[in-house]
Amino acid sequence: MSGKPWNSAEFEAQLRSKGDRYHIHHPFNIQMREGKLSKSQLQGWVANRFYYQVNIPQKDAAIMANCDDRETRRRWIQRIMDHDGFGENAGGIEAWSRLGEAVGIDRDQLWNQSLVLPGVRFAVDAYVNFARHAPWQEAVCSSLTEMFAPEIHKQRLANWPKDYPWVASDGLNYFRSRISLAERDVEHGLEVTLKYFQTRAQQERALHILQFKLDVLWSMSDAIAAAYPNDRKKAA
Ligand SMILES: O=C(O)c1cc(C(=O)O)c2c(n1)C(=O)C(=O)c1cc(C(=O)O)[nH]c1-2
Repeated sequence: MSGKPWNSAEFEAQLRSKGDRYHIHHPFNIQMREGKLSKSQLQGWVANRFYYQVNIPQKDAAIMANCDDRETRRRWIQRIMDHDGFGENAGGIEAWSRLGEAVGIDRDQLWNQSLVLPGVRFAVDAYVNFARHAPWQEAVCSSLTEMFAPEIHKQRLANWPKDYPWVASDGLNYFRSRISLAERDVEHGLEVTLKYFQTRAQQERALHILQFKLDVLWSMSDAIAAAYPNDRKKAA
């Protein structure tokens, strides 16, 4: 496949247009947004997403390990600290585990990953493996689903207090913290991607990589939706 390369603005627009395949449009997320999930469904989602959270810093460490550019590593390392925490900052994984407590999951059960579904494990592992084996710039490109994440975090912050009032408000701190961090991450991820993928064929490869990552997230939602059917009692 060939053709004229897209200029930077066109290429970025092509990447952003992939947002219509984001898991924000997955039926499970639509139910979540509409306040239709039962407590056990919400718990199932939180427990399974935890596996994604704990793997993100390993994914980022894999990118660092493959990256021969010191300037990139100096910025990328911040992502690992965001999730693992440093000093007084407990970090994103801990914040997610507080969300687990807020939805009523036993801490041991969350941390021992006994609730993680095979399909979720398979999808997340595929993402980490991609980062281990692909050129680091391709792995950076695969993180760009974060372009679409602030919107999904904002949805949860807007809707959960009214739809799921039984979830303690400090459980939502993870979502609060991620909005600005995701925006910062995307700025860097786009910088790398727009520079690295130059020819039209390379740019189209970038779109395929982004689609792979969208599929990772979609598959996680598929697995969770199948394992946790709606068991919410209908209002009389
Ligand atoms: O809640 C979400 O829907 C969602 C999605 C994504 C994403 O789009 O990959 C991330 C996150 N959250 C997130 O919290 C996060 O830290 C994160 C890191 C990355 C990444 O690929 O490096 N994606 C995401």
